[in-house]
Amino acid sequence: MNYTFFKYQGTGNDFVMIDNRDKSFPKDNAKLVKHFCDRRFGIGADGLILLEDDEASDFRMIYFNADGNPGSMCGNGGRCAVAFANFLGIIKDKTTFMAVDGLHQAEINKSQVRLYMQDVSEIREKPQAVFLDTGSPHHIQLVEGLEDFDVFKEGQRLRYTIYGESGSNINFVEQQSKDVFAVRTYERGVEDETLSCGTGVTAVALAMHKSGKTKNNQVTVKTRGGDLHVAFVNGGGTYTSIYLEGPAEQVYKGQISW
Ligand SMILES: N[C@@H](CCC[C@H](N)C(=O)O)C(=O)O
Repeated sequence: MNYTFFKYQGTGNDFVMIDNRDKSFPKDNAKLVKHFCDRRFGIGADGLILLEDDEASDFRMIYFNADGNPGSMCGNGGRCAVAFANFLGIIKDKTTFMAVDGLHQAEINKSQVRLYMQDVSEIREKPQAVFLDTGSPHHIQLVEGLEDFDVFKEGQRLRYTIYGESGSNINFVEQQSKDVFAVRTYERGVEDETLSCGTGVTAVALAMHKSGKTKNNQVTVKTRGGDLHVAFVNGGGTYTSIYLEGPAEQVYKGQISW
């Protein structure tokens, strides 16, 4: 069987994107998803996204991690799915779409995509870290010397030791100014550092606000793949109107057989 795919990236977090409105993709074939994401034997990506029709919204995004398993919410993937829906002519400049954590609103202006995230009310502050769920689970830890930090080794250790079987994504953060933070993320399901993680960047912004590192409700987060912007409203202990904004671009189109 031949599959037509598109490759997208959002600040270097890259995805195989497939238009599955005809429902022809075998969603339960984890081996195939893993093969498509393989950087040596397949196409190569941090994850695979299917775009499908949805009864209640413009489209449905179905996300798989590079290991072939269904993932939790992917922020950069969501932004890329909006760019793909726009490319396919399904949406114009505004959309509401369905993802694994519920409905999301988004806006697209050229290659910039603003994605609204679910409200966050539970943020656990630990002695050395903060844990929260922005659609995906995130451990946030401040470090010194982020550039030289061993993200793979320490991320893998924390992912398996603290968070058990289900695990967590692990983010290491360094503050650069009052509202600018640099982050590097070890991603669960990719089991490696990625160049950017959208739900992680969102989690960093909320965690830094919650712990008093910034008083601003608009934060720039620098990843190895580029800058993302997060804004939110904070009232009564709940973060609402949270959005993640940055570039999402098509890289190329191809065909692969299986
Ligand atoms: N890269 C993603 C995060 C994807 C989810 C994650 N790997 C998981 O299932 O835990 C993002 O941009 O948010």
